[in-house]
Amino acid sequence: MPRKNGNGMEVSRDPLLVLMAPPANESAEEKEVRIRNEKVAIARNAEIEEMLRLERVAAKKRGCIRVLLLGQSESGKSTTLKNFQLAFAPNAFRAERVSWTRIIYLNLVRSINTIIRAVSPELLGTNKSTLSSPSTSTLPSPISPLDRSHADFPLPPTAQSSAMTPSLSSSSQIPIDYTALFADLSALEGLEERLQRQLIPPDEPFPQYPANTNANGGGAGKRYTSHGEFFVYSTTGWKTAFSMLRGRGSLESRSSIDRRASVGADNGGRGGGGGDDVVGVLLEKKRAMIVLWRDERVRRALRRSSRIRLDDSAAFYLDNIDRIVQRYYEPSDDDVIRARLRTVGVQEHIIVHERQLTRDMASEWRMYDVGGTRSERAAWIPYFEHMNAIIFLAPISAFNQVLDEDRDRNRLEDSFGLYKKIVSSKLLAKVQIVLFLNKVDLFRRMINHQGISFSKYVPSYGNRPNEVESIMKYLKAKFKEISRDHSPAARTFFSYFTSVVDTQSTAVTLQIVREGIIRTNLKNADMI
Ligand SMILES: Nc1nc2c(ncn2[C@@H]2O[C@H](COP(=O)(O)OP(=O)(O)OP(=O)(O)O)[C@@H](O)[C@H]2O)c(=O)[nH]1
Ligand SMILES: [Mg+2]
Repeated sequence: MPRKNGNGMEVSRDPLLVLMAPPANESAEEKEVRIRNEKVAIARNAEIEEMLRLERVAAKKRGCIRVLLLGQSESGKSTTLKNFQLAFAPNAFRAERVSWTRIIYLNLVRSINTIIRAVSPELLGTNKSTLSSPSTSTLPSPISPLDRSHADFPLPPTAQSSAMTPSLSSSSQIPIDYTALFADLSALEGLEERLQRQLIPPDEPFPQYPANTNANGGGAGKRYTSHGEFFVYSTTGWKTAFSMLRGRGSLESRSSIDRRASVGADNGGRGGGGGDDVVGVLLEKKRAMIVLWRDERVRRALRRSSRIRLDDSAAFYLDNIDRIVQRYYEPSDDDVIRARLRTVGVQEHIIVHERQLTRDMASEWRMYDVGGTRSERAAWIPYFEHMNAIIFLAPISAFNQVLDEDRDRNRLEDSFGLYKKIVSSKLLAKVQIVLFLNKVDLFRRMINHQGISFSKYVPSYGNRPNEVESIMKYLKAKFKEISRDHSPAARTFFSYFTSVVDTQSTAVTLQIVREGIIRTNLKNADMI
Protein backbone atom coordinates (compact mmCIF):
# COMPACT_ATOMS: atom_id res chain seq x y z
CA MET A 1 0.00 0.00 0.00
CA PRO A 2 1.47 3.43 -0.85
CA ARG A 3 1.87 5.70 2.13
CA LYS A 4 -0.09 9.03 2.21
CA ASN A 5 0.83 12.25 4.03
CA GLY A 6 -1.48 14.39 6.19
CA ASN A 7 -2.87 16.07 3.02
CA GLY A 8 -3.65 12.67 1.52
CA MET A 9 -0.71 12.88 -0.99
CA GLU A 10 1.13 9.71 -1.95
CA VAL A 11 4.71 10.03 -0.70
CA SER A 12 6.28 6.63 -0.91
CA ARG A 13 8.00 7.13 -4.28
CA ASP A 14 9.26 10.70 -4.02
CA PRO A 15 12.22 10.92 -1.62
CA LEU A 16 11.77 14.68 -1.24
CA LEU A 17 8.11 14.29 -0.27
CA VAL A 18 9.06 11.48 2.08
CA LEU A 19 11.49 13.81 3.77
CA MET A 20 9.02 16.67 4.03
CA ALA A 21 5.96 14.63 4.92
CA PRO A 22 4.25 15.55 8.20
CA PRO A 23 4.32 12.96 10.94
CA ALA A 24 1.65 10.29 10.51
CA ASN A 25 0.25 10.98 14.01
CA GLU A 26 0.04 14.82 13.58
CA SER A 27 -2.60 16.45 15.85
CA ALA A 28 -5.15 18.99 14.51
CA GLU A 29 -3.37 21.79 16.38
CA GLU A 30 0.03 20.80 14.97
CA LYS A 31 -1.46 20.60 11.49
CA GLU A 32 -2.83 24.17 11.76
CA VAL A 33 0.61 25.54 12.79
CA ARG A 34 2.31 23.60 10.03
CA ILE A 35 -0.05 24.88 7.33
CA ARG A 36 0.33 28.47 8.58
CA ASN A 37 4.13 28.14 8.45
CA GLU A 38 3.99 26.63 5.01
CA LYS A 39 1.95 29.61 3.74
CA VAL A 40 4.55 32.03 5.16
CA ALA A 41 7.32 29.98 3.52
CA ILE A 42 5.50 29.99 0.18
CA ALA A 43 5.03 33.77 0.32
CA ARG A 44 8.70 34.24 1.26
CA ASN A 45 9.69 31.96 -1.57
CA ALA A 46 7.67 34.02 -4.05
CA GLU A 47 9.46 37.16 -2.77
CA ILE A 48 12.84 35.52 -3.30
CA GLU A 49 11.79 34.37 -6.77
CA GLU A 50 10.78 37.92 -7.67
CA MET A 51 14.07 39.29 -6.32
CA LEU A 52 16.00 36.81 -8.41
CA ARG A 53 13.95 37.68 -11.48
CA LEU A 54 14.67 41.40 -11.02
CA GLU A 55 18.34 40.62 -10.48
CA ARG A 56 18.37 38.64 -13.73
CA VAL A 57 16.76 41.55 -15.60
CA ALA A 58 19.29 43.97 -14.13
CA ALA A 59 22.17 41.62 -14.97
CA LYS A 60 20.89 41.32 -18.51
CA LYS A 61 20.72 45.09 -18.71
CA ARG A 62 24.25 45.49 -17.36
CA GLY A 63 25.15 42.50 -19.48
CA CYS A 64 28.47 41.23 -20.60
CA ILE A 65 29.36 43.25 -23.64
CA ARG A 66 30.42 41.36 -26.74
CA VAL A 67 32.59 42.94 -29.38
CA LEU A 68 33.64 41.34 -32.64
CA LEU A 69 36.81 42.51 -34.38
CA LEU A 70 36.62 42.19 -38.15
CA GLY A 71 38.74 43.10 -41.14
CA GLN A 72 41.13 41.55 -43.62
CA SER A 73 44.32 39.82 -42.52
CA GLU A 74 46.95 42.19 -41.10
CA SER A 75 44.41 44.98 -40.71
CA GLY A 76 45.29 45.30 -37.01
CA LYS A 77 42.53 43.35 -35.23
CA SER A 78 44.78 41.52 -32.76
CA THR A 79 46.77 44.71 -32.16
CA THR A 80 43.52 46.54 -31.34
CA LEU A 81 42.56 43.75 -28.96
CA LYS A 82 45.90 44.15 -27.15
CA ASN A 83 45.25 47.89 -26.91
CA PHE A 84 41.89 47.14 -25.25
CA GLN A 85 43.67 44.93 -22.74
CA LEU A 86 46.36 47.51 -22.07
CA ALA A 87 43.88 50.38 -21.71
CA PHE A 88 41.24 48.67 -19.56
CA ALA A 89 42.95 45.72 -17.91
CA PRO A 90 46.56 46.92 -17.63
CA ASN A 91 47.46 44.68 -14.70
CA ALA A 92 46.35 41.56 -16.55
CA PHE A 93 48.12 42.77 -19.70
CA ARG A 94 51.38 43.38 -17.88
CA ALA A 95 51.20 40.08 -16.02
CA GLU A 96 51.29 38.37 -19.41
CA ARG A 97 53.96 40.51 -21.01
CA VAL A 98 56.83 38.13 -20.46
CA SER A 99 54.97 35.33 -22.22
CA TRP A 100 55.36 37.29 -25.47
CA THR A 101 59.15 36.95 -25.43
CA ARG A 102 59.24 33.99 -27.78
CA ILE A 103 56.82 35.59 -30.24
CA ILE A 104 59.00 38.69 -30.30
CA TYR A 105 62.15 36.63 -30.86
CA LEU A 106 60.33 34.67 -33.55
CA ASN A 107 59.34 37.95 -35.28
CA LEU A 108 62.94 39.14 -35.14
CA VAL A 109 64.51 35.90 -36.36
CA ARG A 110 61.93 35.51 -39.11
CA SER A 111 62.67 39.01 -40.39
CA ILE A 112 66.43 38.34 -40.47
CA ASN A 113 65.90 35.06 -42.34
CA THR A 114 63.53 36.73 -44.79
CA ILE A 115 66.04 39.50 -45.49
CA ILE A 116 68.86 37.03 -46.10
CA ARG A 117 66.75 34.98 -48.52
CA ALA A 118 65.74 38.14 -50.36
CA VAL A 119 69.16 39.74 -50.73
CA SER A 120 71.56 36.81 -50.96
CA PRO A 121 71.00 36.09 -54.68
CA GLU A 122 72.10 39.64 -55.45
CA LEU A 123 74.80 40.07 -52.85
CA LEU A 124 76.37 36.65 -53.33
CA GLY A 125 76.47 37.14 -57.09
CA THR A 126 73.98 34.49 -58.14
CA ASN A 127 71.80 37.21 -59.64
CA LYS A 128 74.37 38.57 -62.10
CA SER A 129 72.04 41.04 -63.76
CA THR A 130 71.74 43.21 -60.66
CA LEU A 131 75.18 42.63 -59.19
CA SER A 132 77.54 45.37 -60.22
CA SER A 133 80.22 45.26 -57.52
CA PRO A 134 82.05 42.61 -55.50
CA SER A 135 80.27 40.87 -52.63
CA THR A 136 81.83 43.07 -50.01
CA SER A 137 80.74 46.40 -48.63
CA THR A 138 81.70 48.61 -45.75
CA LEU A 139 79.85 48.76 -42.50
CA PRO A 140 77.34 51.55 -42.80
CA SER A 141 77.42 54.85 -41.08
CA PRO A 142 74.37 55.48 -38.96
CA ILE A 143 71.26 56.01 -41.03
CA SER A 144 70.33 59.65 -41.30
CA PRO A 145 66.76 60.83 -40.69
CA LEU A 146 66.54 61.54 -44.41
CA ASP A 147 67.59 57.99 -45.34
CA ARG A 148 65.14 56.67 -42.83
CA SER A 149 62.19 58.50 -44.28
CA HIS A 150 62.96 57.25 -47.77
CA ALA A 151 63.64 53.65 -46.83
CA ASP A 152 61.08 51.02 -47.73
CA PHE A 153 61.51 49.68 -44.22
CA PRO A 154 61.96 52.86 -42.28
CA LEU A 155 63.47 52.87 -38.87
CA PRO A 156 61.66 54.74 -36.17
CA PRO A 157 64.21 56.81 -34.26
CA THR A 158 64.88 55.13 -30.93
CA ALA A 159 67.16 55.58 -27.99
CA GLN A 160 68.60 52.16 -28.74
CA SER A 161 69.61 53.09 -32.27
CA SER A 162 71.63 56.01 -31.09
CA ALA A 163 73.01 53.99 -28.20
CA MET A 164 74.53 51.45 -30.54
CA THR A 165 75.68 53.98 -33.11
CA PRO A 166 79.20 54.58 -31.76
CA SER A 167 80.31 50.96 -31.95
CA LEU A 168 79.10 50.70 -35.53
CA SER A 169 80.48 53.95 -36.79
CA SER A 170 83.84 53.30 -35.18
CA SER A 171 84.31 50.23 -37.35
CA SER A 172 82.55 51.65 -40.36
CA GLN A 173 85.44 51.05 -42.75
CA ILE A 174 85.59 47.26 -42.30
CA PRO A 175 84.49 45.56 -45.52
CA ILE A 176 81.63 43.11 -45.19
CA ASP A 177 82.15 39.60 -46.47
CA TYR A 178 78.56 38.68 -47.28
CA THR A 179 79.34 34.99 -47.69
CA ALA A 180 80.73 34.90 -44.15
CA LEU A 181 77.95 37.11 -42.77
CA PHE A 182 75.17 34.95 -44.19
CA ALA A 183 76.95 31.77 -43.12
CA ASP A 184 77.25 33.18 -39.61
CA LEU A 185 73.55 34.00 -39.53
CA SER A 186 72.47 30.66 -41.01
CA ALA A 187 72.09 29.34 -37.43
CA LEU A 188 68.97 31.49 -37.22
CA GLU A 189 67.10 29.23 -39.66
CA GLY A 190 67.13 26.38 -37.17
CA LEU A 191 66.30 28.83 -34.41
CA GLU A 192 63.17 29.98 -36.24
CA GLU A 193 61.89 26.42 -36.42
CA ARG A 194 62.82 25.76 -32.82
CA LEU A 195 60.90 28.82 -31.61
CA GLN A 196 57.89 27.76 -33.66
CA ARG A 197 57.94 24.29 -32.13
CA GLN A 198 57.85 25.80 -28.68
CA LEU A 199 54.71 27.78 -29.43
CA ILE A 200 52.64 24.76 -30.38
CA PRO A 201 50.71 23.02 -27.59
CA PRO A 202 52.21 19.61 -26.72
CA ASP A 203 49.17 17.71 -28.00
CA GLU A 204 49.36 19.22 -31.47
CA PRO A 205 51.78 17.68 -33.97
CA PHE A 206 54.44 19.79 -35.61
CA PRO A 207 54.57 19.14 -39.36
CA GLN A 208 57.72 18.70 -41.36
CA TYR A 209 59.40 22.05 -41.82
CA PRO A 210 58.48 22.98 -45.38
CA ALA A 211 61.07 23.35 -48.07
CA ASN A 212 61.76 26.94 -49.00
CA THR A 213 59.35 27.51 -51.81
CA ASN A 214 59.32 31.25 -52.04
CA ALA A 215 61.16 34.35 -51.00
CA ASN A 216 59.63 34.30 -47.55
CA GLY A 217 60.88 30.81 -47.00
CA GLY A 218 57.50 29.24 -46.45
CA GLY A 219 55.62 26.45 -48.04
CA ALA A 220 52.06 25.24 -47.91
CA GLY A 221 52.64 23.41 -44.67
CA LYS A 222 50.00 23.06 -42.00
CA ARG A 223 51.56 25.76 -39.89
CA TYR A 224 52.19 28.21 -42.69
CA THR A 225 50.05 30.44 -44.82
CA SER A 226 50.53 30.49 -48.57
CA HIS A 227 53.22 33.15 -48.13
CA GLY A 228 54.97 31.18 -45.42
CA GLU A 229 53.64 32.81 -42.27
CA PHE A 230 53.61 30.65 -39.19
CA PHE A 231 50.54 30.41 -36.97
CA VAL A 232 49.18 28.50 -34.00
CA TYR A 233 45.57 27.54 -33.51
CA SER A 234 45.16 29.07 -30.09
CA THR A 235 46.95 31.42 -27.78
CA THR A 236 46.32 29.27 -24.75
CA GLY A 237 49.09 26.80 -25.58
CA TRP A 238 52.05 29.13 -25.38
CA LYS A 239 50.53 31.35 -22.71
CA THR A 240 49.80 28.32 -20.53
CA ALA A 241 53.35 27.08 -20.91
CA PHE A 242 54.55 30.38 -19.47
CA SER A 243 51.97 30.38 -16.69
CA MET A 244 53.13 26.92 -15.67
CA LEU A 245 56.68 28.15 -15.50
CA ARG A 246 55.58 31.11 -13.45
CA GLY A 247 53.72 28.81 -11.08
CA ARG A 248 56.62 26.41 -10.75
CA GLY A 249 58.77 28.86 -8.87
CA SER A 250 57.20 31.49 -6.68
CA LEU A 251 59.96 34.00 -7.34
CA GLU A 252 59.73 36.28 -10.35
CA SER A 253 63.49 36.31 -10.37
CA ARG A 254 65.89 37.11 -13.15
CA SER A 255 66.80 33.46 -13.39
CA SER A 256 63.18 32.44 -13.88
CA ILE A 257 62.82 35.00 -16.64
CA ASP A 258 66.01 33.66 -18.09
CA ARG A 259 64.66 30.12 -18.04
CA ARG A 260 61.50 31.22 -19.78
CA ALA A 261 63.38 33.14 -22.40
CA SER A 262 65.75 30.27 -23.02
CA VAL A 263 64.14 27.45 -24.79
CA GLY A 264 63.67 23.74 -24.97
CA ALA A 265 63.81 21.86 -21.74
CA ASP A 266 61.10 24.08 -20.28
CA ASN A 267 58.70 23.04 -22.96
CA GLY A 268 58.14 19.37 -22.50
CA GLY A 269 61.13 18.40 -24.57
CA ARG A 270 59.78 20.12 -27.66
CA GLY A 271 62.93 22.08 -28.07
CA GLY A 272 64.61 19.08 -29.57
CA GLY A 273 67.50 18.38 -27.27
CA GLY A 274 70.61 20.16 -26.13
CA GLY A 275 71.95 23.55 -27.06
CA ASP A 276 68.51 25.07 -26.77
CA ASP A 277 69.49 28.39 -25.27
CA VAL A 278 67.74 30.75 -27.68
CA VAL A 279 69.04 33.85 -25.95
CA GLY A 280 72.56 32.40 -26.10
CA VAL A 281 72.33 31.94 -29.88
CA LEU A 282 70.78 35.37 -30.34
CA LEU A 283 73.48 37.02 -28.22
CA GLU A 284 76.13 35.29 -30.30
CA LYS A 285 74.54 36.56 -33.53
CA LYS A 286 73.52 39.97 -32.25
CA ARG A 287 76.25 42.00 -33.89
CA ALA A 288 75.89 40.18 -37.20
CA MET A 289 72.14 40.90 -37.15
CA ILE A 290 72.78 44.60 -36.54
CA VAL A 291 75.37 44.70 -39.32
CA LEU A 292 72.94 43.05 -41.74
CA TRP A 293 70.07 45.37 -40.93
CA ARG A 294 72.10 48.56 -41.11
CA ASP A 295 74.09 47.76 -44.23
CA GLU A 296 73.32 50.13 -47.12
CA ARG A 297 73.82 47.47 -49.79
CA VAL A 298 71.42 45.15 -48.01
CA ARG A 299 68.92 48.01 -47.84
CA ARG A 300 69.26 48.71 -51.53
CA ALA A 301 68.92 45.04 -52.43
CA LEU A 302 65.81 44.84 -50.24
CA ARG A 303 64.25 47.79 -52.02
CA ARG A 304 64.90 46.14 -55.36
CA SER A 305 63.56 42.78 -54.31
CA SER A 306 59.90 42.89 -55.27
CA ARG A 307 59.30 39.36 -54.03
CA ILE A 308 59.54 40.11 -50.34
CA ARG A 309 57.31 41.89 -47.92
CA LEU A 310 58.50 42.23 -44.37
CA ASP A 311 55.94 42.31 -41.54
CA ASP A 312 54.87 45.83 -40.58
CA SER A 313 56.59 45.39 -37.21
CA ALA A 314 59.85 44.09 -38.67
CA ALA A 315 61.60 47.44 -38.70
CA PHE A 316 60.58 48.11 -35.11
CA TYR A 317 62.26 44.96 -33.77
CA LEU A 318 65.24 45.17 -36.12
CA ASP A 319 65.88 48.71 -34.97
CA ASN A 320 65.75 47.54 -31.36
CA ILE A 321 67.96 44.44 -31.58
CA ASP A 322 70.40 45.89 -29.11
CA ARG A 323 67.73 46.28 -26.42
CA ILE A 324 65.73 43.14 -27.18
CA VAL A 325 68.57 40.64 -27.41
CA GLN A 326 69.54 40.66 -23.76
CA ARG A 327 69.95 37.85 -21.29
CA TYR A 328 67.37 39.40 -18.95
CA TYR A 329 65.06 40.91 -21.51
CA GLU A 330 61.53 41.78 -20.40
CA PRO A 331 59.23 43.00 -23.17
CA SER A 332 57.88 46.54 -22.88
CA ASP A 333 54.23 47.41 -23.57
CA ASP A 334 55.20 48.54 -27.07
CA ASP A 335 57.13 45.32 -27.75
CA VAL A 336 54.02 43.29 -26.94
CA ILE A 337 51.72 45.56 -28.93
CA ARG A 338 53.96 45.13 -32.00
CA ALA A 339 54.31 41.34 -31.72
CA ARG A 340 52.78 39.68 -34.75
CA LEU A 341 51.19 36.25 -34.54
CA ARG A 342 48.61 35.52 -37.19
CA THR A 343 45.15 34.65 -35.84
CA VAL A 344 43.48 31.48 -37.00
CA GLY A 345 39.81 30.77 -36.37
CA VAL A 346 37.87 32.80 -33.82
CA GLN A 347 39.43 33.45 -30.44
CA GLU A 348 37.46 34.67 -27.45
CA HIS A 349 39.21 36.99 -25.00
CA ILE A 350 37.61 38.02 -21.73
CA ILE A 351 38.59 41.46 -20.56
CA VAL A 352 37.61 42.35 -17.03
CA HIS A 353 37.80 46.11 -16.85
CA GLU A 354 39.89 46.99 -13.86
CA ARG A 355 38.18 50.35 -13.32
CA GLN A 356 34.45 50.71 -13.77
CA LEU A 357 32.98 53.92 -15.05
CA THR A 358 29.46 53.61 -13.73
CA ARG A 359 27.44 51.14 -11.66
CA ASP A 360 25.38 50.18 -14.68
CA MET A 361 28.37 49.32 -16.78
CA ALA A 362 29.29 45.73 -17.50
CA SER A 363 32.82 45.20 -16.36
CA GLU A 364 33.27 42.02 -18.32
CA TRP A 365 33.74 42.32 -22.04
CA ARG A 366 34.07 39.40 -24.39
CA MET A 367 36.08 40.27 -27.43
CA TYR A 368 36.23 38.01 -30.45
CA ASP A 369 39.36 38.19 -32.57
CA VAL A 370 39.17 36.43 -35.91
CA GLY A 371 41.51 35.33 -38.65
CA GLY A 372 41.11 37.76 -41.54
CA THR A 373 42.12 35.78 -44.63
CA ARG A 374 39.42 35.00 -47.18
CA SER A 375 39.20 31.31 -46.37
CA GLU A 376 38.46 32.17 -42.73
CA ARG A 377 35.65 34.63 -43.25
CA ALA A 378 32.88 32.01 -43.33
CA ALA A 379 33.77 31.20 -39.72
CA TRP A 380 32.74 34.72 -38.65
CA ILE A 381 29.03 34.32 -39.39
CA PRO A 382 27.97 32.26 -36.34
CA TYR A 383 29.39 35.07 -34.18
CA PHE A 384 27.22 37.76 -35.76
CA GLU A 385 24.36 37.03 -33.42
CA HIS A 386 24.48 38.38 -29.87
CA MET A 387 27.17 40.98 -30.64
CA ASN A 388 26.82 44.43 -29.10
CA ALA A 389 29.32 46.00 -31.46
CA ILE A 390 31.69 45.32 -34.29
CA ILE A 391 34.97 47.10 -34.75
CA PHE A 392 35.87 46.89 -38.42
CA LEU A 393 39.48 47.61 -39.34
CA ALA A 394 40.50 48.82 -42.78
CA PRO A 395 44.25 49.42 -43.18
CA ILE A 396 44.45 52.49 -45.43
CA SER A 397 48.19 52.01 -46.04
CA ALA A 398 47.38 48.87 -48.03
CA PHE A 399 46.12 50.82 -51.06
CA ASN A 400 49.14 49.74 -53.13
CA GLN A 401 49.20 46.11 -51.94
CA VAL A 402 47.43 42.94 -53.02
CA LEU A 403 46.02 40.15 -50.86
CA ASP A 404 48.47 37.36 -50.10
CA GLU A 405 45.70 34.85 -50.81
CA ASP A 406 44.67 36.50 -54.10
CA ARG A 407 47.39 38.37 -55.93
CA ASP A 408 44.81 39.96 -58.27
CA ARG A 409 42.87 41.64 -55.49
CA ASN A 410 43.89 45.08 -54.25
CA ARG A 411 43.76 45.21 -50.44
CA LEU A 412 41.90 48.51 -50.21
CA GLU A 413 39.29 47.25 -52.68
CA ASP A 414 38.99 44.10 -50.56
CA SER A 415 38.35 46.26 -47.47
CA PHE A 416 35.59 48.18 -49.27
CA GLY A 417 33.98 44.90 -50.39
CA LEU A 418 34.22 43.33 -46.97
CA TYR A 419 32.83 46.39 -45.22
CA LYS A 420 29.93 46.44 -47.65
CA LYS A 421 29.14 42.79 -46.86
CA ILE A 422 29.21 43.47 -43.12
CA VAL A 423 27.02 46.59 -43.15
CA SER A 424 24.51 44.99 -45.51
CA SER A 425 24.07 41.85 -43.40
CA LYS A 426 20.52 41.60 -42.02
CA LEU A 427 21.86 39.67 -39.05
CA LEU A 428 23.86 42.76 -38.10
CA ALA A 429 21.16 45.32 -38.88
CA LYS A 430 20.94 46.43 -35.22
CA VAL A 431 24.59 46.02 -34.32
CA GLN A 432 26.70 49.12 -33.85
CA ILE A 433 29.59 49.12 -36.34
CA VAL A 434 32.66 51.21 -35.61
CA LEU A 435 35.15 51.69 -38.43
CA PHE A 436 38.87 52.07 -37.73
CA LEU A 437 40.71 53.47 -40.74
CA ASN A 438 43.98 52.06 -39.51
CA LYS A 439 47.72 52.29 -40.18
CA VAL A 440 47.57 56.04 -40.66
CA ASP A 441 51.25 56.27 -39.58
CA LEU A 442 52.36 54.08 -42.47
CA PHE A 443 49.96 55.80 -44.83
CA ARG A 444 51.36 59.25 -44.00
CA ARG A 445 54.90 58.02 -44.60
CA MET A 446 53.98 56.51 -47.95
CA ILE A 447 52.35 59.70 -49.20
CA ASN A 448 54.57 62.33 -47.57
CA HIS A 449 57.99 60.69 -47.73
CA GLN A 450 57.85 57.98 -50.33
CA GLY A 451 55.70 60.06 -52.64
CA ILE A 452 53.55 57.12 -53.72
CA SER A 453 50.70 58.19 -55.96
CA PHE A 454 47.32 57.24 -54.50
CA SER A 455 45.36 57.65 -57.72
CA LYS A 456 47.74 55.29 -59.52
CA TYR A 457 46.21 52.51 -57.41
CA VAL A 458 42.77 54.06 -56.85
CA PRO A 459 41.88 55.61 -60.22
CA SER A 460 38.51 56.85 -58.93
CA TYR A 461 40.42 59.39 -56.84
CA GLY A 462 41.11 61.17 -60.13
CA ASN A 463 43.36 64.20 -60.21
CA ARG A 464 42.67 65.38 -56.68
CA PRO A 465 45.83 66.34 -54.74
CA ASN A 466 48.10 63.52 -53.57
CA GLU A 467 47.91 64.84 -50.01
CA VAL A 468 47.26 62.96 -46.79
CA GLU A 469 44.30 65.02 -45.53
CA SER A 470 42.55 65.08 -48.88
CA ILE A 471 42.91 61.30 -49.38
CA MET A 472 41.77 60.57 -45.83
CA LYS A 473 38.67 62.69 -46.36
CA TYR A 474 37.98 60.83 -49.59
CA LEU A 475 38.36 57.42 -47.93
CA LYS A 476 36.10 58.32 -45.04
CA ALA A 477 33.42 59.60 -47.42
CA LYS A 478 33.65 56.36 -49.43
CA PHE A 479 33.09 54.16 -46.38
CA LYS A 480 30.28 56.43 -45.16
CA GLU A 481 28.57 56.14 -48.51
CA ILE A 482 28.78 52.34 -48.38
CA SER A 483 27.30 52.33 -44.87
CA ARG A 484 24.46 54.65 -45.90
CA ASP A 485 23.63 52.87 -49.15
CA HIS A 486 23.87 49.28 -47.99
CA SER A 487 22.72 49.11 -44.36
CA PRO A 488 19.31 47.38 -44.18
CA ALA A 489 18.14 49.93 -41.57
CA ALA A 490 19.25 53.44 -40.67
CA ARG A 491 22.63 53.31 -38.96
CA THR A 492 24.90 55.93 -37.45
CA PHE A 493 28.31 55.98 -39.09
CA PHE A 494 31.16 55.86 -36.58
CA SER A 495 34.72 56.11 -37.86
CA TYR A 496 38.16 56.90 -36.47
CA PHE A 497 41.56 57.30 -38.06
CA THR A 498 43.93 55.14 -36.06
CA SER A 499 47.49 53.93 -35.75
CA VAL A 500 46.91 51.15 -33.28
CA VAL A 501 50.63 50.67 -32.65
CA ASP A 502 50.48 54.06 -30.95
CA THR A 503 49.10 53.01 -27.59
CA GLN A 504 48.53 56.52 -26.23
CA SER A 505 46.38 57.87 -29.03
CA THR A 506 44.62 54.51 -29.34
CA ALA A 507 43.75 54.57 -25.62
CA VAL A 508 41.95 57.89 -26.16
CA THR A 509 40.01 56.48 -29.12
CA LEU A 510 39.13 53.34 -27.22
CA GLN A 511 37.74 55.36 -24.29
CA ILE A 512 35.37 57.10 -26.67
CA VAL A 513 34.46 53.85 -28.41
CA ARG A 514 33.88 52.11 -25.08
CA GLU A 515 31.54 54.82 -23.86
CA GLY A 516 29.66 54.77 -27.17
CA ILE A 517 29.20 51.02 -27.02
CA ILE A 518 28.00 51.18 -23.41
CA ARG A 519 25.56 53.98 -24.15
CA THR A 520 24.07 52.14 -27.13
CA ASN A 521 23.88 48.95 -25.13
CA LEU A 522 22.01 50.61 -22.26
CA LYS A 523 19.65 52.32 -24.68
CA ASN A 524 18.87 49.01 -26.39
CA ALA A 525 18.34 47.29 -23.02
CA ASP A 526 15.85 49.99 -22.01
CA MET A 527 13.91 49.45 -25.18
CA ILE A 528 13.59 45.68 -24.62
N1 LIG B 1 52.78 50.72 -38.31
C1 LIG B 1 51.63 50.14 -37.99
N2 LIG B 1 51.59 48.80 -37.88
C2 LIG B 1 50.41 48.25 -37.53
C3 LIG B 1 49.24 49.00 -37.26
N3 LIG B 1 48.25 48.14 -36.92
C4 LIG B 1 48.78 46.90 -36.96
N4 LIG B 1 50.08 46.96 -37.33
C5 LIG B 1 51.00 45.84 -37.54
O1 LIG B 1 50.46 45.07 -38.60
C6 LIG B 1 50.67 43.69 -38.36
C7 LIG B 1 49.35 42.95 -38.40
O2 LIG B 1 48.56 43.32 -37.29
P1 LIG B 1 47.60 42.28 -36.59
O3 LIG B 1 46.93 43.01 -35.47
O4 LIG B 1 48.33 41.05 -36.28
O5 LIG B 1 46.57 42.01 -37.78
P2 LIG B 1 45.26 41.08 -37.77
O6 LIG B 1 44.18 41.89 -38.37
O7 LIG B 1 45.03 40.53 -36.42
O8 LIG B 1 45.71 39.94 -38.79
P3 LIG B 1 45.21 38.39 -38.86
O9 LIG B 1 45.39 37.79 -37.52
O10 LIG B 1 46.11 37.80 -39.91
O11 LIG B 1 43.78 38.42 -39.34
C8 LIG B 1 51.39 43.59 -37.03
O12 LIG B 1 52.76 43.46 -37.28
C9 LIG B 1 51.08 44.92 -36.35
O13 LIG B 1 52.11 45.33 -35.47
C10 LIG B 1 49.33 50.43 -37.38
O14 LIG B 1 48.38 51.20 -37.17
N5 LIG B 1 50.54 50.92 -37.75
MG1 LIG C 1 45.09 38.62 -35.68
